[in-house]
Amino acid sequence: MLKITNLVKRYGNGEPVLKDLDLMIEGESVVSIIGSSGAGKSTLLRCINRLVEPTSGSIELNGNELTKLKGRQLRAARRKIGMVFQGFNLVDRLTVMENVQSGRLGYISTWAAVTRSYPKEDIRRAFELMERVGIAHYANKRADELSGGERQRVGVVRALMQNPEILLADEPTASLDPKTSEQIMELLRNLAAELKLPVLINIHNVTEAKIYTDRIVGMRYGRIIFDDKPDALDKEAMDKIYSGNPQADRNQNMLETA
Ligand SMILES: Nc1ncnc2c1ncn2[C@@H]1O[C@H](COP(=O)(O)OP(=O)(O)OP(=O)(O)O)[C@@H](O)[C@H]1O
Repeated sequence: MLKITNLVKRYGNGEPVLKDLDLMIEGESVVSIIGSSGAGKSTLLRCINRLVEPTSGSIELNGNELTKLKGRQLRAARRKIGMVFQGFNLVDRLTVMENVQSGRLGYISTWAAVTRSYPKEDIRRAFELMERVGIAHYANKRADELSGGERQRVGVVRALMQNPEILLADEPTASLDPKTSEQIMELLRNLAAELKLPVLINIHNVTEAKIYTDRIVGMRYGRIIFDDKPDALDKEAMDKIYSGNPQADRNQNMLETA
């Protein structure tokens, strides 16, 4: 279970971009976060895996308080958080298998990683997952020889190789064509059910959020103002989430208070 309480994030001396935010995700649900550009969606995701340092508040993953961790404990906790990126974040000149195995970094010795002598169990698991997402036949291909959809499948398998307790996806389909994008969303939904994994997806495509996720969280100005089943996301809720432009409004506020 992911339990976020009173989360605040302020970059420098600016106004907080996350304001006392509470969010709880239980079980294997697939949750999407929607909202205008600048609402704080990426910042929220990045606070969870501590790519961004929260200013205050608490983030607990299965009882483990993440915000207090440092050094080795932080690295161990991060391994339990899989992340899928918009731009895939693969190493182009490495093979699919090498990219996938980089999900095991931190679990295996540096020597095994450098010499690419991966443990048998890791190779077995990699093939199992690559088969599952349809890229096993590309195991020895360079990552840059793959299409966008195939590259994102590599990104998903790499994240799953970490044996994560939660999967975060930061606009995982934004670089993909509509059909491929739907395939990746369907894959994430099915994997969540199969692996009993909660998945939190930051997404701009509201139609996909409605079709492929169990719950939609709508953010505006660093606050959650909608949190319900996709069916409840009607025009009124959409207008509330997307009215105005957070960055433009912030600039206007600054002008007015100057
Ligand atoms: N590293 C940073 N330093 C300073 N301000 C930042 C930084 N990262 C994000 N911000 C600001 O924080 C606010 C929220 O940004 P964030 O990227 O979390 O929003 P978002 O909802 O994910 O937007 P988008 O949909 O465009 O990705 C924005 O005003 C942004 O300019």
